[in-house]
Amino acid sequence: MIEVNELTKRYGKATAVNGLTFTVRPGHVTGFLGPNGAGKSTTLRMLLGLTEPTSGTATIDGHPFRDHPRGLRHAGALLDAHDVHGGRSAVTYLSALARSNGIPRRRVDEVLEEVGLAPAARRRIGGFSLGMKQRLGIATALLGDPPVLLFDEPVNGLDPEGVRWVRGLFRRLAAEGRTVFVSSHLMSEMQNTAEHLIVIGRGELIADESVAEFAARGTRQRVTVRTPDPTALAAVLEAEGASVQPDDSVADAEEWLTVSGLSAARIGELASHHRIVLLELATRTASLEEAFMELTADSVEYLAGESR
Ligand SMILES: Nc1ncnc2c1ncn2[C@@H]1O[C@H](COP(=O)(O)OP(=O)(O)OP(=O)(O)O)[C@@H](O)[C@H]1O
Repeated sequence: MIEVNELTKRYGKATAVNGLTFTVRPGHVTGFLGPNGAGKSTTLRMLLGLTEPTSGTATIDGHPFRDHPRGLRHAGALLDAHDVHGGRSAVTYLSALARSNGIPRRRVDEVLEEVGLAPAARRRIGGFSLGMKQRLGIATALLGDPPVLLFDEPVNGLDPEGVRWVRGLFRRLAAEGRTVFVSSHLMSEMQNTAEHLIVIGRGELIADESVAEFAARGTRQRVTVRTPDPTALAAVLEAEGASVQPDDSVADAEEWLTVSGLSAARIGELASHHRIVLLELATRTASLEEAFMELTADSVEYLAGESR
């Protein structure tokens, strides 16, 4: 189990993590979500004792990670896949880690097999692709067969087959009763893997709930409508209390509107009454990704096109 209590990290005047409190339980995958710069990596680094908190505590199975002798047997982590000395082979690198953590040598071959790197075991890590480095990072995390696993953006650089493999691996590790905590800045990466979500923005907790609860936020329905006269239609719909936005997610954007607060049937009736031609009309439910973007919109560090 992972417990974070009133955890804060400041760098000078900048606050990376601000009074975070949450618990990650064993037995299912927990997603750690937030836009770029939200404070995910800083939180994971504090959990692993690599960054000193300004205040608050972060513990693994009741103790700060540093207090666990032979750390890799208590918690395994993938942080920055590039952070490995490139001159050694995967076998040499993992064997040294196994020795210093009191882990039997046979685990090295087992984890290399598990992550699909057995054929590349004796090649220099420096020549590995990003995807292979991610696999090596995952092998490192698994080496000590630990009850707690932390992964920071693990699917970066993996091809679609690799992404599918890693999702299955996380679910299996969780089903074995381990605590599995996985960070991502994309909801779509988590929705088929995680059962629980911790969402942060600008270092603060935004949501701590099951994926099912999170999904319920996104069930608000909208209607998309295409018309040659969007200005007239928008005026009619707004007069009926609807909220109307141009839909700039499509190619011929000037003809499209996104409407909330009125049903498709009512929009059709109003258009007919006012003799406005409709070319298309459809109801759609917001995706989890949209619900996530809405939830974190206020905490996105740099918006595209925004002047700084
Ligand atoms: N060593 C540091 N010195 C100064 N500021 C830092 C340091 N490390 C992180 N920060 C700042 O703290 C904030 C949180 O960064 P962090 O890397 O934890 O976010 P993140 O959620 O992991 O983002 P990303 O998905 O982009 O990796 C950012 O504004 C970042 O610039």
